[in-house]
Amino acid sequence: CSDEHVHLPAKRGLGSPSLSLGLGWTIAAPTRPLEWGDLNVLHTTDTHGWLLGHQELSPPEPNYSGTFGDFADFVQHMKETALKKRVDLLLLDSGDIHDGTGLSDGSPPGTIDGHDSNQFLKRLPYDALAIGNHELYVYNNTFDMYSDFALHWKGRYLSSNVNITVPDPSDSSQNVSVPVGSRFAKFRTLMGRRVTSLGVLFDFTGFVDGTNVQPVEDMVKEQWFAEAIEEEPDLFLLVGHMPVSEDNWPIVFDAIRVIHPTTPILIFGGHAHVRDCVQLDGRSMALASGRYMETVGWMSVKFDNKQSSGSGNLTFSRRYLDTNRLTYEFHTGRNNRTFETWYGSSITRGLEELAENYDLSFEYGIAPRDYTISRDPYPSNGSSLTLFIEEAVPIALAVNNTRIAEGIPALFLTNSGSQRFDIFQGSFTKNDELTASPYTNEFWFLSNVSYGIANQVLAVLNVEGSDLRKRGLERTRKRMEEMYKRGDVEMIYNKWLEEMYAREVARARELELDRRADNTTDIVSTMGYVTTDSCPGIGDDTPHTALPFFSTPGYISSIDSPSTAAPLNITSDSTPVDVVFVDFIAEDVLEIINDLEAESGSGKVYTEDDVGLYHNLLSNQVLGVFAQEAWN
Ligand SMILES: O=c1ccn([C@@H]2O[C@H](COP(=O)(O)O)[C@@H](O)[C@H]2O)c(=O)[nH]1
Repeated sequence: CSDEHVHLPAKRGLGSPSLSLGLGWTIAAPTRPLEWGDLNVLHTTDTHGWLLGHQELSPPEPNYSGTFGDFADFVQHMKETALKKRVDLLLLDSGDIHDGTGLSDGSPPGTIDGHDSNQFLKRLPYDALAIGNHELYVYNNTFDMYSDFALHWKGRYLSSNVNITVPDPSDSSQNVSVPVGSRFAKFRTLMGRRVTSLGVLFDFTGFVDGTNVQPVEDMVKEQWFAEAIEEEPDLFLLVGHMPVSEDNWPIVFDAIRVIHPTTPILIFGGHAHVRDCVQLDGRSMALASGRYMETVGWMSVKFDNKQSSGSGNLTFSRRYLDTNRLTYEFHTGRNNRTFETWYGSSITRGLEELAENYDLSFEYGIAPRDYTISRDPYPSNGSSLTLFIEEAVPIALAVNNTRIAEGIPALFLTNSGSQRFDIFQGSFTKNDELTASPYTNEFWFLSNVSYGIANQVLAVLNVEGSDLRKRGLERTRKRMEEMYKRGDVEMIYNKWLEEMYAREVARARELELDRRADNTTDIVSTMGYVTTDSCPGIGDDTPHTALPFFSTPGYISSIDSPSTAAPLNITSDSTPVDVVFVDFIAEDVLEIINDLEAESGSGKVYTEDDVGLYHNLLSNQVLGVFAQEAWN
């Protein structure tokens, strides 16, 4: 069993190591052993480059402070345990390994993002992996998955409904569309179980030219699909980048169930960044294992008759593990001295070297405080969304900007989903810049938009105001659907956080009443995720108190901001302004401005030709330039 030490998450090659333990911070250890079955699975998803662990001291970051090297050692030790128990232990990943930290996004210009960090995933014994939407935003990244990553996995990198167009090897003057990885895989586990595995991506429509995602509904009608599932295995293993609730897993599940009514089906999803579990029937379980290497998912199943041939309910268990050394040591029965091996530490060292090569600890300035996406209200001094759109964008885009120099007022707009992680007090490094804002979006603009029109765009985007709501509902519903298909799941993650916080507040009220009645003191636990899902029993491996949550709008603007660095100088609704937005939301902004112009009777119609490049800074460079200007 684990000893009671804590592991200080020093900024490993990513920033200042001068953090001390004297802040009353601690990690809580799990208290319940895992329930092993005949077949067991460790699951990662949406890792987004978080391979050196979460290294900040502000709660709940220490919960997730284990490195990918620590995880590798954990997997290794767990595999040994499985062998001793003569049971199977599989390791799976559900995709989105790009976009999220300096390790995945900080490679030098001209190189391929994620290529180097992917090499570390290759060092783990994954049994199957699936492609995510973040592998499909940049063609060169997808090509790298096809030509390098997929090859390593020898048929186990799954892209059942995702293709890439490449030169035809037999005739280079022609192109062919081929799966990025494999459509399916059939293999035997160490204990001899026959597995048929698929890797399905949700109906993503935001894929880059040269790649393609087939809707799930069409995929299950394909001849190859029918042939792949025809023969009955001992279990179906569906690994995919698709939420396990309210998405299309039932389509795949039902297509299999028609042919195989009782064969066990294990589903491992992702994309929504939440911890979630659903059972579609008594012989299946679907698990989603969070995001950013904060969670490792665990599922186990006991088969009837030691094989799959029965028809009653199977015994499943699931658990969401916090990714820290205490968790890993607890479940492997090791301690600080016996846990780490050469295997894991060489992976961690390699990642640290990569961070050094990319100069990820380069310091832009010193952040004066923590800024969070949802633990502070928006707008507020502690909101990273306020910081980004009201301070950082106006200040960074004012650098070498003739339009600002000429005094042309500008309104800045972005989607709040463009901000992916909190900013912490202290050294603000290149890695921090890329974790907070990893996307390489350009800033585009429309000039000479009258302020009266520009001023309404944000409200329409966010569907605020009863008038707008009435006339815009249908359009908004369509846009939300469209946004979901383009990958937007912030609302699911935020709803999850919101509900867990609401439960926490209700629980605290009850506790307070009990405490007053009994004169007892509360049990204080560390902050973290508190999951309620629809599977039996408690899912979280370590009990926590839920994090504070404040809801945020889907879109944010510098509009009417008292702290905006570029004062608006607006005298009336007819004052012409520049409307500046990230290219990711360009279509929506253009459509809304045209609708508003039409409603105002101005006769103005904007086309794509009216859209210009506002500045040569990309969205992932804004915070660095800002920090150099404001935090030095
Ligand atoms: O260029 C981009 C690409 C994506 N986004 C945001 O990311 C989500 C999708 O990320 P998941 O991890 O798959 O949820 C998308 O909806 C946007 O919010 C972006 O802002 N810019």
